[in-house]
Amino acid sequence: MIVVGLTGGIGSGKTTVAKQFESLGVPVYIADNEAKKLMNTSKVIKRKLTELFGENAYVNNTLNRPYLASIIFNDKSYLEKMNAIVHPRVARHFKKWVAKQNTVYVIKEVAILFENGGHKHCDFVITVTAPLALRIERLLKRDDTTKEKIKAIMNNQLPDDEKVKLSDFVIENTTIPNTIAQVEKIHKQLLAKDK
Ligand SMILES: CC(C)(COP(=O)(O)OP(=O)(O)OC[C@H]1O[C@@H](n2cnc3c(N)ncnc32)[C@H](O)[C@@H]1O)[C@@H](O)C(=O)NCCC(=O)NCCS
Ligand SMILES: Nc1ncnc2c1ncn2[C@@H]1O[C@H](COP(=O)(O)OP(=O)(O)OP(=O)(O)O)[C@@H](O)[C@H]1O
Repeated sequence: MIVVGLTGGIGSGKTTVAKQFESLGVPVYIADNEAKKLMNTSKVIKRKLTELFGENAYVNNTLNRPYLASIIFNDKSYLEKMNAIVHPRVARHFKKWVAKQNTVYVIKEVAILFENGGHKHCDFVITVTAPLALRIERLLKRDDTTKEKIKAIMNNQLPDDEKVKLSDFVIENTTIPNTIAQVEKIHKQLLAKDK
């Protein structure tokens, strides 16, 4: 099974692109969704996050996202500790998921890939890019957030030009029809790599 990592900075359009691959029949694993599910269900993760962040990590048994975000996006050492708890468990969950798929390739959408060496576990990597100002504009429209919060997150992510250098494919997410055309082209190339 060919594993294709799909990454990009915050607001680049990863999820939008992932849905386009899905509509072509490609199984898509959204690592962030699975990570959040595991953070709310795995007893080990809950215990470890509570040890790390204190009792406020969960409210009514649900992950206290604003609280965690306010810590980890302002202190890299906490971000790294949280990732060390969550990411290996997501990786194990992904392995089991892949084993159940039956297509030429699968897409793994993951916000943090090169930053933690995750690209080494992918056969190919696609990076989604968009101009910074456009990403910020799209995020301000989508989320109840601020430019400052977005920039704090961006500061923890590898810059686009670094990601592009390390990628096999790049999708410039400008207009939707243009993006769909790029997805269809890459899809054909990936199907041709059937091994
Ligand atoms: C820290 C949490 C609770 C903050 O939640 P919140 O709703 O405020 O933010 P949201 O999930 O929308 O994330 C905002 C952006 O931060 C970036 N981001 C998320 N998690 C991480 C991370 N572990 N490391 C670096 N950047 C991250 C992504 O670009 C994302 O789009 C949440 O991001 C989380 O649970 N993260 C852990 C899961 C994870 O590691 N996901 C990323 C890859 S699997
Ligand atoms: N080509 C496009 N044209 C217009 N709007 C777009 C386009 N691509 C994405 N968007 C919008 O921009 C926002 C961000 O896109 P999306 O959620 O796919 O990004 P993401 O990279 O998955 O974000 P995050 O890093 O926060 O998970 C969404 O509201 C989406 O609908």
